[in-house]
Amino acid sequence: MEIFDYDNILLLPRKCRVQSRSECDAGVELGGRKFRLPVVPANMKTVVDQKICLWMAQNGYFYVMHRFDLDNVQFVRDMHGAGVYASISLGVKAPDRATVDTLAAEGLVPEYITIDIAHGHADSVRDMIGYIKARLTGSFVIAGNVATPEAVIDLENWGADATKVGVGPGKVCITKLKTGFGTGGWQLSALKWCARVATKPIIADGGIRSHGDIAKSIRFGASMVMIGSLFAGHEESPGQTVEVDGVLYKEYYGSASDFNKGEYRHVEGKRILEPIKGKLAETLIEMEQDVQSSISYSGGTKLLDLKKVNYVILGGENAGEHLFM
Ligand SMILES: NC(=O)C1=CN([C@@H]2O[C@H](COP(=O)(O)OP(=O)(O)OC[C@H]3O[C@@H](n4cnc5c(N)ncnc54)[C@H](OP(=O)(O)O)[C@@H]3O)[C@@H](O)[C@H]2O)C=CC1
Ligand SMILES: Nc1nc2c(ncn2[C@@H]2O[C@H](COP(=O)(O)O)[C@@H](O)[C@H]2O)c(=O)[nH]1
Repeated sequence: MEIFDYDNILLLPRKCRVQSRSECDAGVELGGRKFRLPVVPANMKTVVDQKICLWMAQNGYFYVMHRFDLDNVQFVRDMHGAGVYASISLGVKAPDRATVDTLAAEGLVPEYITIDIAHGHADSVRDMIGYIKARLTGSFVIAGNVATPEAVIDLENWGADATKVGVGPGKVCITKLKTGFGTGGWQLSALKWCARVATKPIIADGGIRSHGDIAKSIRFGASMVMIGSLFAGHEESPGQTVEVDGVLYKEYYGSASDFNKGEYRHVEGKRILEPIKGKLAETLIEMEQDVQSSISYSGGTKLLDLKKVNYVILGGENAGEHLFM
């Protein structure tokens, strides 16, 4: 198997078919809705809050709300009250099943539910998918996180409508160091490996460090990418603002860090500072323009045209040109 990651792959251009990059459509369909970009901010406390989620839904973007210190039921009520879709996260424990029960009892059906645990290839996830599907039949269920084709096959067979791939490639992740497991350092080839067996959408989660990595993810089989660090350093980001030597930063911490958990037990995340780089809306516009540009380099007009390009692997024992996937 070829092993590579975002920083040692480059995509090869094909003859341009558009007069302007504005002709290229960066939009993507997921769960029956079309979104402007194949990008979703990570469902983490220092990345999204209710205000950001509402703004994203109102402006044509996909979001997934985090699941920490939050009344998920009230969140769904609020989003539906505002006339937009609701997209929540759940774990696999008794309080998460109670949330499903309350939603079902009130007839509140979130359009999207993401089951989000560290080791998503687990019976607990199988049972939670079944629990949701039996009670909230209209919800589109995303399940993860996983790292192997076997896991993608199982989650799809258990009823997931999409899977989330990525164990340990995140910027505030220390899973690799603490456990010796994961896709940190080879997330892009793990995505390729998983995408070969997937029959439903994959969300590639973690390890995106520049906008060009979005196009690379689509090339290797993602329908969408989940991004934390690139979104954590905005003026509106929910993390605390910290000043160091006159420069303003936002804190960004892992969901499995002691900062999020409130205790030092099974810690697999750390806290870092991200420089504040402006407004979220401006980053999203720049991302859209960059994806449009990527599509034009692919010789296409739409997102999935990115899947047709060849690529080269730079350096290492797998180095070389790849004309076919
Ligand atoms: N994408 C990634 O690489 C990672 C992401 N995270 C994020 O951190 C947040 C918290 O995740 P998580 O701690 O799973 O959520 P939860 O604590 O809500 O649920 C995890 C459940 O699975 C059990 N479990 C069994 N094996 C594991 C394992 N290896 N890691 C974690 N739990 C395990 C836990 O029991 P018990 O606690 O008793 O063991 C618990 O009951 C999530 O948002 C998750 O996405 C965390 C780590 C890696
Ligand atoms: N191993 C851990 N992974 C975590 C933790 N909190 C979040 N995450 C994952 O990281 C991505 C975001 O990655 P980035 O490279 O874009 O910053 C996020 O979506 C989660 O899957 C954690 O504490 N430990």
